[in-house]
Amino acid sequence: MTKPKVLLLGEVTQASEAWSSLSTIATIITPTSKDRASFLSETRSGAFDGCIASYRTFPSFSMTGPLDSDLISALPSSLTFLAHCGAGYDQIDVAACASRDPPLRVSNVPAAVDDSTADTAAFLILGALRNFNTSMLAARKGEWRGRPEPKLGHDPQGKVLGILGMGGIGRNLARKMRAFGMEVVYHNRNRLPKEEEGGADWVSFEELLGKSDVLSLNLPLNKHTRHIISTAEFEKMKRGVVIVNTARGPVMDEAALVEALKSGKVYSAGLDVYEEEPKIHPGLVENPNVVLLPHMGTWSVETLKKMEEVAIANVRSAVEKGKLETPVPEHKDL
Ligand SMILES: O=CC(=O)O
Repeated sequence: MTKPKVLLLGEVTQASEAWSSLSTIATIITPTSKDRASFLSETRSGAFDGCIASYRTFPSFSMTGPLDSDLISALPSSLTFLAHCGAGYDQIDVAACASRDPPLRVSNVPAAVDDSTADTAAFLILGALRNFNTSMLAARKGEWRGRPEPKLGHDPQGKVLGILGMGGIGRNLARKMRAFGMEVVYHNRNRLPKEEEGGADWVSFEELLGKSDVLSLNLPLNKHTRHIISTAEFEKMKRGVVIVNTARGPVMDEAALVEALKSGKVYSAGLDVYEEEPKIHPGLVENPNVVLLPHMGTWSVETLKKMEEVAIANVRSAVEKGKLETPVPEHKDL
């Protein structure tokens, strides 16, 4: 009997056991393309015909570009399941996937990323609050703390951490930062049930902006959240606020952040994500008060392995049962 075909977009590097076991029930098809134009020709030439499910990674974007309606309509109609190996799925137009005939059902990896992304946010909060960036760079250049010495940093104890987006990552971060003595407030469109708040107080969006000493962005990117933080929002914040973003670059207007840093409204920032990755706004690169990471939120052996296992389990379930295990919320009833 011929095995069902699965299209691999990207690489599986950690979950080798789960992947080899999937290979026993499915034939894995790997594209030869390196860019979007050749990927579109490859799929239009019929190279992926018969594939029923696809496993994709965040970095496979460099080969396919966005999974928008052009690309979705070029994929073979046999392909009806897409398992994304990541929590955020803003690279995929899930509405276009749902309205295709037949629909392309999409899954993501929700909880597996919570610890490592929250750890990354915690690192950036401490680094930005304590203003460690200048002296870390100076030490490597043999300049001790740097000349002139950096401004004294601030302790987290007794400061208000405002979390915008209290999903799994936000709740995990709240728990960790309370151990550093921070008081936590959050804003979410819907207030969480008391038992899930973990002692954090729900506040309105305006109150969150006005109350936070540190504001952490932990919300997904979609058309409602693009540039949710821009000039008008910075104006409502306390002078000297610290901004941390481990969600997606475009939830914040980067040019507005650069201005707010220059004016001193924002004391420092800790960033893992950028509006035009892999480019980083020059105004952020040259500002010594900004701690920069190049999208390392889930960059750990343990987390990547867990993420890959969940995405592989979705492909397996698609092949064996004709359904995904962790569909994205928009596709729950598809
Ligand atoms: O950025 C990482 C993810 O969305 O999983």
